[in-house]
Amino acid sequence: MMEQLKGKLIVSCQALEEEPLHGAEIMARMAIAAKEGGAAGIRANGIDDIKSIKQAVDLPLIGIIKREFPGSSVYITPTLEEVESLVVAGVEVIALDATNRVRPDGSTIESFFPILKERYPNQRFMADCATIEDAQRAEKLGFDCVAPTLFGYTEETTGRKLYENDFSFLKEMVDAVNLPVIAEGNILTPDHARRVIEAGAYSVVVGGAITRPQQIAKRFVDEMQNRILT
Ligand SMILES: CC(=O)N[C@H](C=O)[C@@H](O)[C@H](O)[C@H](O)COP(=O)(O)O
Repeated sequence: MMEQLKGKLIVSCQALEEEPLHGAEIMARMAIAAKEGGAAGIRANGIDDIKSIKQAVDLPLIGIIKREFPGSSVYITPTLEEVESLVVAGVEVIALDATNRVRPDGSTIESFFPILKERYPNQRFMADCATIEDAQRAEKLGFDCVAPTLFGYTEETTGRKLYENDFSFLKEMVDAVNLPVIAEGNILTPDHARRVIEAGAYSVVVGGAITRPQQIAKRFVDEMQNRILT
């Protein structure tokens, strides 16, 4: 399955409840559009969206469940309950927060992940990381692939963007582990996608730049505003 994704585009089809395109049917259509465009895989959030996307396309799925709990900033597949639902839904890869932050149940990835490996030895897991140490820890723990998904989204990395300094953080990650590194987060253009593959990424996940039109519109508006100001 991982072979199928090598060098390829994975499109993240996600819209949270407060977003204009929220809805399982809409996400399924996004997935069909992504497939028509040549995507080799889909990343999706939540059981409703995942079920609907699975009916619409036959591409491998990276599944997550975003869920917020008071007292923890871990929200991408934070507890066993979300992992169990994703296993039942039958996604090819389950992605989860693999930072060293304390999870809602008080565990850390070091105590949490071995439980998953024992319960679901045949399930593939992707580590959503914010630092190089996260990726190295994930490799030791037995994840199947790592990604800089949370780079820029933790207290420690806030304000950082994957594309800064010619993707230097991603390159560092590629050098630091022997696992496939999936480039994810702020890949905004086809040129970015090509460059991260050239930098050694195994495959590329693109979300908002394809499936969140409000972000795309805003980039146009901001650029036009800059032009007026300068
Ligand atoms: C940080 C976080 O919660 N990331 C989420 C993870 O699934 C999604 O909201 C992103 O859309 C996804 O990672 C793809 O990234 P981008 O949309 O930038 O291409």
